Amino acid sequence: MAQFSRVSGSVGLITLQNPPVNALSAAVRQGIVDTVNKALQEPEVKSVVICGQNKVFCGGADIKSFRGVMTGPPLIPMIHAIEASTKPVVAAIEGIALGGGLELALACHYRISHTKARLGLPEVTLGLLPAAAGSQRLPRLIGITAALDLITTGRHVTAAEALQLGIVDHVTDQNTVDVALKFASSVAGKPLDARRISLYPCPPSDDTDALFEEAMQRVRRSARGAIAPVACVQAVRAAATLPYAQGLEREKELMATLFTSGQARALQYSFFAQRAVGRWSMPSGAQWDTVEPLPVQKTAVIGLGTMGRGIVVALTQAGFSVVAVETHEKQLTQAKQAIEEMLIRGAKRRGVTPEHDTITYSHSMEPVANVDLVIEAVFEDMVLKEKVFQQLSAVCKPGTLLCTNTSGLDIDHLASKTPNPELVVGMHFFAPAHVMKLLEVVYGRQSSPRAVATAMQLGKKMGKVSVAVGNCLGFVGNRMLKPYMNQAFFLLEEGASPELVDQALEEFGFIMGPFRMSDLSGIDVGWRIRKEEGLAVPDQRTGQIPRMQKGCRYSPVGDLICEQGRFGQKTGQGWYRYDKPGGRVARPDPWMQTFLNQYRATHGLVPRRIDPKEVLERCLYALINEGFQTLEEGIAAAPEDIDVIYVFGYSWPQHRGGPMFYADMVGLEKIMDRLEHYHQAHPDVPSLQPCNLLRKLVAIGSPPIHKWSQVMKTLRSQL
Ligand SMILES: CCCCCCCC/C=C\C/C=C/C(=O)SCCNC(=O)CCNC(=O)[C@H](O)C(C)(C)COP(=O)(O)OP(=O)(O)OC[C@H]1O[C@@H](n2cnc3c(N)ncnc32)[C@H](O)[C@@H]1OP(=O)(O)O
Repeated sequence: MAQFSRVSGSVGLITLQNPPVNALSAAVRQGIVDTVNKALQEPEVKSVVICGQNKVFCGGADIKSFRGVMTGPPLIPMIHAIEASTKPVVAAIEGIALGGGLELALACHYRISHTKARLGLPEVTLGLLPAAAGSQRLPRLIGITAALDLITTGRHVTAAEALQLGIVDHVTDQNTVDVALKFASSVAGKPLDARRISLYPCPPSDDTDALFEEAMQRVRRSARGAIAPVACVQAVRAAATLPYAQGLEREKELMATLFTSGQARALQYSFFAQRAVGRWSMPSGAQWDTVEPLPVQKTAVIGLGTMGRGIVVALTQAGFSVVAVETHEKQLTQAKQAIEEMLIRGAKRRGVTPEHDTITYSHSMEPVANVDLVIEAVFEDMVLKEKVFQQLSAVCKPGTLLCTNTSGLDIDHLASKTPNPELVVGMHFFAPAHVMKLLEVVYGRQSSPRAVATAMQLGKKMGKVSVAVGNCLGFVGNRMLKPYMNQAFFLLEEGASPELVDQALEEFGFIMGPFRMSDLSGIDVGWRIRKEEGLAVPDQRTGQIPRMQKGCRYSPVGDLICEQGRFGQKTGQGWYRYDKPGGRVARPDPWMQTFLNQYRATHGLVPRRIDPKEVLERCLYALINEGFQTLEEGIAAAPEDIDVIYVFGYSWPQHRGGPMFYADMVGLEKIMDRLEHYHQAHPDVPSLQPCNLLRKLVAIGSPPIHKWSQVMKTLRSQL
C-alpha cells in the first residue's frame, strides 16, 4: 500500500507501507500509481515527497512474488511516470534504498538521504539485474566505472559514499522527511528537464571498448559460472553505447533471460535459506522464538593457533571483551602479534579504529574465572580437549557456557566430562574464522535450548550465518565431505589425475577442487583423523594399508602421499607441486603421475579414461546422498540448513543453491538412478547406495524441496 497526505498545503507526501522493508509488492505498486496520479491531479499540490513507513525507504521488488504469477501494475511504466511528472518529486531516503527501491529514487528529480541510510542495486546477488531502468540511469548519473562496480557487485554504499558518487543530492542527520518536505516546497515550479536522468548522456570514457573488455574479463573470472554479473556488464554497456530507449530494450531482453533462469531461482532460494536457518529448532521441539539466550559480554578463547586467533579477532570486532589463553609462552607472544595485525588490517578495511584493549592475553586459565562464555580451540585431540574442559569446569563461574570449536569430535563425550553437560555446545568455525561467514552450532544430547540460543545469537552478533545441527561424526559439513573425498580418491585409483578431478569440480563452480583444497588445508589433517579411526594403519601381515576395511572399499592414496612427507602447500608438495613450501601456485607434478601408475600396477588396477561427467556425478551425488541421510536422521533439520552450510563453508557455488537445492533441480529420480548405477559398479561403496529418504521422496513422485519436510517428519517418526 501507499498512503497519500498533503503537508503544509502544497506538498503531497506519499508513504510506502509494506513492513518490514516496504518491498514493492503489487499492492505497493498500485498504491504508488494511485497516489502519484492523485498528486498530479490535485491543483493544490505543487511538489511531491516519497518516503517509506517506519524510517525505511524501500527494500526493492518483492522477491517472494518472483516465483508466482506477477500481478499489479508493472514497475517500469510506474517509474517512468514519476520521472515524467511535471511536479518535482523528491525521494526521502531513510534506512535502505535497495534494488527497485533505489531505481524508484533514481526516477525522482531529487534524492535526500539520512546519514545512516544504505543504498545499492543488489539484484545481481539474486541472479538478476536492475531492470527498472537502474542499469540505464545509474551510469548516466555517476559514470560507467562507478556504475559497473555497484551493479556487478551489488554492494551497498553508505549515504556518505552515495553523496560523493552523486547518487544523492543531500545528506542529513535530521528528520529526513521534514528536510525533504521543506526542500520540495522550495523547488515547486522550477524546470525539471535537467533533473531527469534518462535525458542525460552517459558520461564518456577514454576507451569504452577497452573498459568493457576489462570489466567483462574481471567479472567472468570471479563469477564462477554465474550469468547475472555478465548480463549486468552487457546492460551497462548498452547504457554507454545506445540511446536511452534502446538501452532499456536491451535491459529488458537481458532481464527476461535471467528472470527465468535456474540461477535466479537458486540465488533467491539462497536468500531466503539464509534467513530460514535463523529459525532453528531442536528435536525436543525447542526453537528460536521460544528460548531466551543467556546474556554474554565477557568471553574467552582457549588455544591460539590459527583457529583460536581468528575467533579472538571475530569476537573483538563484534564488540566482546576476550580473555585469550595460550599456555605456551612463545606461541602466546606470536599469537598476540598476529591478532594485533589482523585487527589493524580489519579496522583499516572497515575505516574504523582497531580495538585492542578489550583483549586480555594470558598463559593461565585464571582470568577465565569471570567470563560468560568460553570457546575452546585447542588442537583436535579428544584427550587434550577433555583436559581443557575439566580445567574450565573447575575455574569458571557457575552458568558459564562451554563451547568447543571441534570440527567433528563427539560433543556428548566432551560434555560428559563436565558437571554441567547442558552448558556445552559446539561452535564450529571455518578457517579463517574472522573471514568465513559460516558457523555450525552443534547441540549434544544434553545441550540446553538456552545454550543453543546463546551460541546462535553470538554467531549472529559476529556477523556469521549460523546453522544449528545435531551431533555426529563430522557434524553436517564434514560428514558430507567424507563420501565426496572418498569418490575423489577412488577416481584417482581408477585412472583420473588430481587435475582432472579438480577441473571438473571447479568448472561446476567450486573455488577449488578437492585436491587443491586438500593441499591448502593440509593433507595430513585427514590422515591424522584416519589414523585415529584405525583406517590409515598398515596390516601387520602384509605391511600395506588394506584397500578393504570393515567390508567397505578404502583408498589409502592420501595416506601414502603423507607417508612421503607431502602435506600440501606447507611442504611445497602434495597432490600438486609448489615453487617453495608455503607456495600458492599449484602445478601438476610428474611425480604424482608416476606414483599413481605404480600404485595402480601394485594393486592390479587397470586405469581407464574418466569422463568429467562421471567425476561430477560420483562426487556430488555421493555428497547429496549423505545430505539426505543427515536429514533422515534429523542431524540437519531442513535442506536449507545443508545448503547454507555448503554455500558459506565449502564454496558450493551460490548460483547453484546448495547440494539439496541442486538435487531438486537435477531431479531426485535421476540422482537415485545414477547412484544405483554407480553402486552396482562399486557394490563395496555403501555411500553410493541411495538412502531411505531419497528413495521415499522418489517413490511419492519427487515433491519439490519445500515439501520435503513433511516426508522427513514421517520417516523420522518411523525410526
Ligand atoms: C520476464 C521478465 C519479467 C521481469 C519482471 C520483473 C521486473 C523487475 C524489475 C526490476 C528489478 C528489481 C528487482 C529488485 O528490486 S530485487 C530486490 C532487491 N532488493 C534486495 O536485494 C534487498 C534484499 N533484502 C536485504 O538485503 C535485507 O533484507 C535488508 C538489507 C533489506 C534488511 O536486512 P535485515 O534488517 O537483516 O532483515 P532481513 O534480511 O532479515 O529481512 C527482514 C524480512 O524482510 C524480508 N525481505 C527483505 N527484503 C525483501 C524483499 N525485497 N522482498 C521480499 N522480502 C524481503 C526478509 O526475507 C525477511 O523476512 P523473512 O524471510 O520472513 O525473515
